[in-house]
Amino acid sequence: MQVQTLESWKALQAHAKEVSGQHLRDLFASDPQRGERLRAEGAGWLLDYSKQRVTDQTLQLLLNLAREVGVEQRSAAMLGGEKINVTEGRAVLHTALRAPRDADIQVDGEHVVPEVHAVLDRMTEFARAVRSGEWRGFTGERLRAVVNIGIGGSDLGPVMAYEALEHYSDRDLTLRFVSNVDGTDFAEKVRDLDPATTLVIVSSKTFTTLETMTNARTARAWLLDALGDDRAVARHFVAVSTNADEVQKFGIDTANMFGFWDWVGGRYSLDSAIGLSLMIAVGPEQFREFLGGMHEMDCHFAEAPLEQNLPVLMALTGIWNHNFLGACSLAVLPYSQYLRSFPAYLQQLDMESNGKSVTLSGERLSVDSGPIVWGQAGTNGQHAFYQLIHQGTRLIPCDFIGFARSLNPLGEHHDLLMANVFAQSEALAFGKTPEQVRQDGTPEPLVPHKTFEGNRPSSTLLAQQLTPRSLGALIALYEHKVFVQGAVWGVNSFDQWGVELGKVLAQQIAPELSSDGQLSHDSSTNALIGWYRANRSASDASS
Ligand SMILES: O=P(O)(O)OC[C@H]1O[C@H](O)[C@H](O)[C@@H](O)[C@@H]1O
Repeated sequence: MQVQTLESWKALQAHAKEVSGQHLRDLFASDPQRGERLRAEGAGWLLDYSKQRVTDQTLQLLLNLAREVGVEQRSAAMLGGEKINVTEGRAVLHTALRAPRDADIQVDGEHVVPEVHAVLDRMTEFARAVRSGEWRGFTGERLRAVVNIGIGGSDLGPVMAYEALEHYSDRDLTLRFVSNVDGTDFAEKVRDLDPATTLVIVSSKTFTTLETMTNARTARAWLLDALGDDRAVARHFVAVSTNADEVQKFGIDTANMFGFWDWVGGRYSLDSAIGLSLMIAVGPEQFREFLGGMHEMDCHFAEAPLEQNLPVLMALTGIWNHNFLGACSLAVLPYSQYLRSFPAYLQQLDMESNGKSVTLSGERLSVDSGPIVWGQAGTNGQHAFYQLIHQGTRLIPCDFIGFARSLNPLGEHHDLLMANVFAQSEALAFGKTPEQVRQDGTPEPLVPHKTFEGNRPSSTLLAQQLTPRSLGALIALYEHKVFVQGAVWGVNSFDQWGVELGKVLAQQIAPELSSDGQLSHDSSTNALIGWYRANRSASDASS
């Protein structure tokens, strides 16, 4: 079933034509309460969507669409453990990872919550032992550094959340995240670390990912080189994975493995044992607060009426922007230095989930699906790419994220930071008319250059402070937003076949680089490999 055949979709298309000339200036002028009306709250977050280009009728039609595609039934199916990841025959239950101990969630008749809490309890015990110094390295020294080796979902979440919650972390511990197969990543991240005081967490759902296994082998060699005894591995290496066989083959005792399950997607796994590095950094209590924030947002998503439901409102205003106003990207702009990696984390969450062009039943999708997600922490982005958002030819919807209170209150800094959040969304929405520009005494030839069209949509998300709880709720908010959009487009948001082909080809090409055998690729690929073969061993690195 294609979404564009639905009555509610057709009604939105007709409506989009009717309102195409309307400007946010007029919407605000005709409704003085708009800024107070078009907002919703949930799990400690306030969403202001009044600067989206929607009228009450637009919202009504979007809600009709959500109802017609059965968003509520689809979310009940997900939360209830149905195998909604149909192409892999899996349930999608990241919400079970933050469910309270007494929650009853089953997959194939198995209660999953007790298993979740059993792993959380083991993680807690281990994190406490590392933090207290009870767990020591092979030479008896206390561990001072934790290196998480992983990539994609086994890296982006832990890095982002560690940076976000650095304020709450144990400053005596050094955390490093190695992901890239480029040897530079490992070399630079460990150059000032002592193997005798370093814990390595190998994080990989499959435990077969090329980058992670390559880095893990290099890390083991680095450790053994220094400590000279295979028994050191047991004190310095732990694994986080769903694949016990591969963990054992690698040489990590499964007693030092923290498991999770196939119903946790990689990009939804930060709240599983993949969050072990975060738990060690901030401590088990704060980690549970983080899970508590996620759960609070899950409850809001499951229970709040659609018209007050944050993930639903964000998803639907996004659908309006992408499918009816022609926007193809979304800028996510956290005004918090601690959240500097949040846009990168969201790129995987959103683009790997909804970067799809076939429907659940395998038909070619006939409307646009997931947007290009990008962004940077404010205010820095203002001095780099905001020009294009304000005056470029493309429509770029923005999500602004800010907090009432800073964790580092220093003079005026926080007021200045937040003034910029409010100023940017105001400027984007209302712009500056040629008349206003002339009133400033601008010479006529410069008037078009200094005119801001405005009418550029944005949402603003505000919370009291960046805490483990508010971060958890923010992540769950975006997870559910992505889910709702996927449900509207009718795609499977939980597989990622598109990542496979390049991986398979790389495995074929790797041995060809160091041989001189016949190549059978296309002429471009053959020539590129030929160039590399000719140059890879050149003795003068600068030539
Ligand atoms: O955790 P791993 O099994 O090592 O997978 C790491 C990453 O691999 C691939 O890139 C997948 O597309 C990602 O979804 C996944 O997060």
